[in-house]
Amino acid sequence: MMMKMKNTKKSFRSLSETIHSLLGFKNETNSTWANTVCDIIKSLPSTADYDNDYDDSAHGHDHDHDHDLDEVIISKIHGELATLNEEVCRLNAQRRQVLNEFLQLKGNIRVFCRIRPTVNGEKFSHKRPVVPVDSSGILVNFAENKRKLYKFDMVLHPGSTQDEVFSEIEPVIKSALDGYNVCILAYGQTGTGKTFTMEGNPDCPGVVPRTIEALFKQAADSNHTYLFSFCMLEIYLGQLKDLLIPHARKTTDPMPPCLSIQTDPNGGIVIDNLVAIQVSNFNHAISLYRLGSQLRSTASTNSNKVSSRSHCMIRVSMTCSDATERRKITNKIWMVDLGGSERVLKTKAWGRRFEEGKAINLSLSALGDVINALQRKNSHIPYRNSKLTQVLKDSLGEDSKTLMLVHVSPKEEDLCETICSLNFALRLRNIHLGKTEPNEARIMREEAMTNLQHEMQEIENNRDSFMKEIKKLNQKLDSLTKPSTCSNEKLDGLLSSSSKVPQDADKITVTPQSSKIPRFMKPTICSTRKSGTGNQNLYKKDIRPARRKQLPLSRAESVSFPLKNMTESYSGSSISRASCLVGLNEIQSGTDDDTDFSSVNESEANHWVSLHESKRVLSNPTRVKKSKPNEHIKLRKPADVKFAGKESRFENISTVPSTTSSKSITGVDDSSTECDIYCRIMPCDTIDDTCHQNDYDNEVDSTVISQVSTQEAQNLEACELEDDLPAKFPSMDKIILKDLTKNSSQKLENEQTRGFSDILKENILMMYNSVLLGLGLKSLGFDHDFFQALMN
Ligand SMILES: Nc1ncnc2c1ncn2[C@@H]1O[C@H](COP(=O)(O)OP(=O)(O)OP(=O)(O)O)[C@@H](O)[C@H]1O
Repeated sequence: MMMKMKNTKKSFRSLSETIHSLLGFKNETNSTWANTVCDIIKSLPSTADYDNDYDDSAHGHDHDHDHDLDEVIISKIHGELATLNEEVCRLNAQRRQVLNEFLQLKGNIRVFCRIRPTVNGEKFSHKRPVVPVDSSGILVNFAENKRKLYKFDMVLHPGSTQDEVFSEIEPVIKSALDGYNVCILAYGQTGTGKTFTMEGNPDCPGVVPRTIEALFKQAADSNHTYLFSFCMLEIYLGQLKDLLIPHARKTTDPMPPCLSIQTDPNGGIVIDNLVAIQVSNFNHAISLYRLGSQLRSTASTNSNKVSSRSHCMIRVSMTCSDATERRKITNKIWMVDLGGSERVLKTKAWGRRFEEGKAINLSLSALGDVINALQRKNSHIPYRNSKLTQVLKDSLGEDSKTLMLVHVSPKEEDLCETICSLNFALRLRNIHLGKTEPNEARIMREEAMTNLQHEMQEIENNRDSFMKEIKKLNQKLDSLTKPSTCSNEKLDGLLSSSSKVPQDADKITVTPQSSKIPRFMKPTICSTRKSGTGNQNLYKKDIRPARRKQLPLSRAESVSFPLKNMTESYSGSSISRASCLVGLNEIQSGTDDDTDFSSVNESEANHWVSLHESKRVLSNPTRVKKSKPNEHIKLRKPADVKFAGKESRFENISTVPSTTSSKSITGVDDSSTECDIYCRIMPCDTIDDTCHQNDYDNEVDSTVISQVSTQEAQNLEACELEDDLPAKFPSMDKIILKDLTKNSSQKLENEQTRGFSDILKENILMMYNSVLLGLGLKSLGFDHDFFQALMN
């Protein structure tokens, strides 16, 4: 029986291994072959049955057999996974092709029209100026018996929901994940609902939050790894402004770096100095979006209480290096809430409002020219006519998808602007699938589109079932490998329990492995006190807390140098005031990496913005990590970092192994950087006022410590403090008080035997010594660490 089992096991193993090895040739073969191999693997005896048979017969005989059997099963699962993954990749490529065909039929530049509903008790005349006739037509009543039909890719009637709007946008988001650049623009007269469409409100989220959510969801559902980064800017009066950096409010505030548009060698657009923060989940991205939205330039106008006075541009970039079928490794999706087109005469704007309106109108006109030239396939596209078109240059062209959502007002008094907007939209659309398209051709196109949609659905269903199978197999694989992990954990637990962890381990920020470094590199008592990295166990009783002001619990995360001339792309690890905002919630909530940022309310955010502004802290505050006592940390020379001409003082700069970087709040897993630099940053203002004083204080501390660290320390341990002394000398150190206690008790003994002059002399001498001690002159003898280090 045992022999039979062994033979079965052997053949089972060899069969599985042979098939697995054959999978190596799969690249040269077609999918039918892969399916056949997959089927053979599936038809192998069930591992569960085999387990049972084997358990019954061999239980208690040979433990090695268990191990061998596991290996066989694992190898079989690996084989299946490889085949399934190949299949998913093939289906992804197929889906991408079909989607692209579908979008090309629909049009790479599509124009939708959304009619705003009546809001806030607006009154209308009986006759409606704009009436949607069907899903793609809109009828405009100019006057009695004078009307015109406008045709678009889609007309969203006043009752349309945000869901309906987004369902039309979703295919384009899939395209973005396939590697195409995408641009979604909201255009229209002021007050027609552009911001409502793009941003929405908590009850009806708009295109931006839905798109971000869909991107993360679809990326998670795919079998690839995506890296997302988020940035937000506005074009105000023709200038680019980073919305993730608070604007300078006072003249003393540092000016944010100037943003400039550059073209990379591949023709891609790069915005120098733009803060791009890598985001690991929806909440993270949405918290940045909210913060950026608060910094938008808005004002109250005749037409809209909260009118956007700029073009607000949100960009999500995605990088996926493990999907060969993608169009580009890194691509982006722009979501633009354009400033409202307005007739300056009607809005009666003057001064700044007038300038803003003029700048908006000029850039909108330039955008219209560019899209029109693209549609006509002109040889010259006038991108350079405005900053808006320069920024969008690589997202509006041939190889990208553009969606323009034109908004119109339902009010009769706005008819003039409505006609202007509709004509603008028509100009963009006409050339592409203009009025001239014959009916038959349109019907054929629509049929082809429906077929492609069905095909895509089928492919997606197949892919989903493969993905489910992959998930199941991965779970199975986990369960097979888990026992060994558990035993490792147990072992780790045993090992760690054997090395005694100090009780106050959580107070130790950094524990250098001093035994492994040369003596001259060892920190002196003074320096360890300053950096707070000293062995606090040793001096815990004797050292009072540093008199330094309570520093903000902030650590600059993933600081990359130099700060100047940093480029926007992949600057997830850049330090900026904006990045302060990223982590601020963490401090507040004290939660872990995937903090729910949605919980940040406006006042909190404002508070933090103002807090950081007032302190000029250029850091990315995160929840301060409690270092493990055995964490290996190299000490680095403290560095000063300059930002916009102001110095920030970094102290306690240390490096931690790069593994920790993957858990950073920004979701940055920058494998190219060796390690993250964790710094505690002194606010500039605080440095000016208090820093030198604090340094002096610490000098005094350390001299006292170095004095008492030898024999006196023992004496002091034994010496009892007088109860009232701390009360009498609250500003004095415990150690000095101990010293005084000791001296005063001796004095009491001797006072009766000595004369007045002796006591006076002794007191003067003591005061003199105290001054020397206070100035730090007395204790720096040759046995001081500093000289020892020099001599070594
Ligand atoms: N589809 C809609 N459903 C409900 N309310 C809407 C809709 N569209 C717009 N509104 C409301 O109309 C008002 C003006 O909208 P919004 O501020 O979005 O206009 P806008 O085009 O962005 O204006 P501006 O160009 O001046 O910034 C807001 O109060 C908004 O809530």
